[in-house]
Amino acid sequence: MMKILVTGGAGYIGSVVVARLLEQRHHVEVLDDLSTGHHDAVAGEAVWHRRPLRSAGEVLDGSFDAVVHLAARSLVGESMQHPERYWHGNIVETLALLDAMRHHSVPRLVFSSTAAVYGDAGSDPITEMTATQPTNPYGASKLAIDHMLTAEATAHGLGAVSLRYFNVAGAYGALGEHHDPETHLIPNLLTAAEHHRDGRDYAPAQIFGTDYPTRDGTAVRDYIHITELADAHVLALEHATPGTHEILNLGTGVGTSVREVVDAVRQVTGVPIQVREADRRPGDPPVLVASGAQARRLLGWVPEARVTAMIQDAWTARSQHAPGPPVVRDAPTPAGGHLRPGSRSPELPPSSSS
Ligand SMILES: NC(=O)c1ccc[n+]([C@@H]2O[C@H](COP(=O)([O-])OP(=O)(O)OC[C@H]3O[C@@H](n4cnc5c(N)ncnc54)[C@H](O)[C@@H]3O)[C@@H](O)[C@H]2O)c1
Ligand SMILES: O=c1ccn([C@@H]2O[C@H](COP(=O)(O)OP(=O)(O)O[C@H]3O[C@H](CO)[C@H](O)[C@H](O)[C@H]3O)[C@@H](O)[C@H]2O)c(=O)[nH]1
Repeated sequence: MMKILVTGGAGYIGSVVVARLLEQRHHVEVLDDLSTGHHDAVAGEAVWHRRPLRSAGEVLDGSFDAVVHLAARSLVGESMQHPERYWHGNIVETLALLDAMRHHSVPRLVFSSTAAVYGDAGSDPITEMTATQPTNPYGASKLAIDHMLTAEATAHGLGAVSLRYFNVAGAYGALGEHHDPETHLIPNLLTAAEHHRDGRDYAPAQIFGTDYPTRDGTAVRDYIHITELADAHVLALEHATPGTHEILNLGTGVGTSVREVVDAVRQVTGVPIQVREADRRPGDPPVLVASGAQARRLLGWVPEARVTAMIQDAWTARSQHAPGPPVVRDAPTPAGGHLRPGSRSPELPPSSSS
């Protein structure tokens, strides 16, 4: 049993990582400022800290065995328009986390890196040796953190694993993807399907770019199921070794184009959603498909789910309820006081928001 702090544990991926770690009987604490996450997505057994990442030093102490660090800004488009948000929100805040971990001698870190560090890498499967040439500030900020972790491991003995996820999709039970605004392809298509099914007016879903050098002109991504992705974190925690920084791509090796995703959503939902062809979205590479050989070799991690299963699970999750509220600790009240464990923060979003 490990004592683990999960930053960003109220987010889409973090909430599933928390659920899987709790199932493995680990002690889990969540640090999240709820900037994009949902309080109700955090399982009730987790200890809750509503805080910004830069205050991690007030949560960590010498009793923690590890940190799983998912908290970040992560929108390619936003990063093109407001790069400074990514230098501050990702790089500066992570530096504060690393300072706190070093101060309290927390020995292990598993970090959410991204395929976006590779940029336009061509059509071959991307290995960890592929050149990193991010095409947007989001990817650049994550690459900077990967470099920080390498130095931290070498200089100070941290055991770090960077997991470079490709495109995460699907749901774990009722834990699905809910962002506002939502920019990701699959949830946008499912929202269009819901509106079409319910006979509501809706703006057609958009296909960003139909002139890419791909088999049907639309961008190709490697979609991985969120449950399998979460399980890779559990394995990575066990693998983290003091003084080393491992970097692992997490993908299936199967590329799916935007048009193929649209077809799969129509097939799974049975709804003939309308789509509109639009210009490319700035910062988007044409193709991102992983080689998963290194993750298979080091972690024994072999993803099996295909994109239709991810869409089916995400579609099913939309009709289910989120779990109940967790224990609340040190959530500031509007008056600047603190709530007792077990009480509910007045700042929390309504339960329907997750
Ligand atoms: N979704 C994907 O396909 C994908 C792919 C590759 C990498 N990633 C990475 O995985 C991680 C999680 O992504 P997600 O899709 O779950 O995003 P998300 O926005 O749903 O979750 C991020 C969580 O972090 C919290 N957060 C953000 N900044 C914070 C800060 N400064 N202090 C405290 N909390 C903060 C948010 O409130 C949210 O709960 C991110 O680091 C992202 O870059 C995601
Ligand atoms: O409504 C939409 C939304 C997206 N797309 C397209 O669909 C593809 C996938 O886009 P997403 O927004 O779903 O995902 P991204 O590839 O932009 O990014 C995701 O995966 C990356 C890694 O590949 C990053 O890590 C990032 O955090 C995560 O958001 C892109 O070509 C995008 O242009 C559309 O055509 N229409």
